[in-house]
Amino acid sequence: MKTIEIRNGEKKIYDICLDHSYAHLREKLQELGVSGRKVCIVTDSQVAPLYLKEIANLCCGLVSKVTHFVFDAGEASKNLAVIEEIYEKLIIEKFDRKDYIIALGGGVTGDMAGYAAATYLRGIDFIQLPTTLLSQVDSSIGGKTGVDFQQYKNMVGAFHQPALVYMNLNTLKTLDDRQLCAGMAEVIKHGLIKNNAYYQWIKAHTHLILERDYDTLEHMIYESCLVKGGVVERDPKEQGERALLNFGHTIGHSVEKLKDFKWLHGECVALGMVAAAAISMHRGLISDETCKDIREVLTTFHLPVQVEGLKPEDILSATKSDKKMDGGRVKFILLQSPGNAFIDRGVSDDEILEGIGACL
Ligand SMILES: NC(=O)c1ccc[n+]([C@@H]2O[C@H](COP(=O)([O-])OP(=O)(O)OC[C@H]3O[C@@H](n4cnc5c(N)ncnc54)[C@H](O)[C@@H]3O)[C@@H](O)[C@H]2O)c1
Ligand SMILES: O=C(O)C(=O)C[C@@H](O)[C@H](O)[C@H](O)COP(=O)(O)O
Ligand SMILES: [Zn+2]
Repeated sequence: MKTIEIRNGEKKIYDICLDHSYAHLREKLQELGVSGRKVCIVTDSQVAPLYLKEIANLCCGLVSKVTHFVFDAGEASKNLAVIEEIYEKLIIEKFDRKDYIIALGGGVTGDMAGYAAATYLRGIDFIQLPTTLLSQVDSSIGGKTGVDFQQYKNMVGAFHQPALVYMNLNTLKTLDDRQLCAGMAEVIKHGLIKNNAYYQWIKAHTHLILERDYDTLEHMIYESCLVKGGVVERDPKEQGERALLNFGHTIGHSVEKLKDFKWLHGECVALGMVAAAAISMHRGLISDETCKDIREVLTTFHLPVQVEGLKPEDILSATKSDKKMDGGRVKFILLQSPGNAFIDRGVSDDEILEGIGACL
């Protein structure tokens, strides 16, 4: 098992554990002090038949009570109505401040279970057991929790750090190719914003990743956890650097809602990265070749670089009603070069339309 510690100065906040099974999970739960407490495993309808029993059995005999809450899989469930149902379950089961929520699943599960944990009784501990590539490399780390509100993406939420992130990489064996590739959008994002050598490594290992060569996937997930973990350790509440993780998300989130959440989050991020790269190119920061290279890498992973059926002005106006507005300006992440991103609050409407134009 490999472990990455997330710290705040001298103090360890939590471990990110990468394992090939759940063999060491029980001892990690014991270390945390879960023994004798209640746990509620929050998971979705697709993950429950695959892994719920294993996690529930593992907790039995250690905790005083294991209960679970299962919701319909998919982004459409990421809302306050489902959060209310989780509160109801916790109240019925008499959960107190020292009891735990376990998020077993992808980013939707982690964001929702984390938000329920952040707000129930003003905050109880939660544990992330991510089972999609996207959640293993990105959403389980850093404590951004929340839900969509009406048509607004992640509009209601809280920063609430997990007590533990523990991933069994073998769970990826049951994940379908479309979901795996959606996770690759965030992986490619990590290379593009922080580490060109890693971006080049991803390009050189495309075939092995797509073939799901286990050692290659393990190395990649570890590298991505280092990038994401490093950023959130330095800037846990997005006061500065953490906003770089939003590369591709400014336009990506707009497309996600305009497409009625029918495109996966990672797919929308891919499109948003194409637009942000195009804006960076028009600024003279990166070359046309680099832009083409980014499109090619995304295409290799079957990610969309073009969208049909949306009007540029609708994407622009959705972008301006997103929470990425900062003092009346859109907060954009641009590329200085591959591996080197920066925050820009001065991107004009014309530039945004030009970026959108690159994906139509
Ligand atoms: N909090 C953050 O920092 C952060 C970061 C990135 C994305 N997100 C959020 O994460 C969400 C996307 O996460 P996601 O892509 O994991 O989606 P998801 O949670 O909907 O999972 C995708 C699908 O895969 C299924 N699934 C999960 N694990 C499986 C497995 N091992 N085998 C078979 N099927 C499995 C799920 O049931 C679901 O149908 C979005 O809501 C996005 O906004 C949050
Ligand atoms: O952890 C972060 O910070 C991120 O921005 C990671 C993103 O991949 C993720 O999609 C996040 O939820 C977007 O944040 P938001 O604040 O724009 O909703
Ligand atoms: Zn994302």
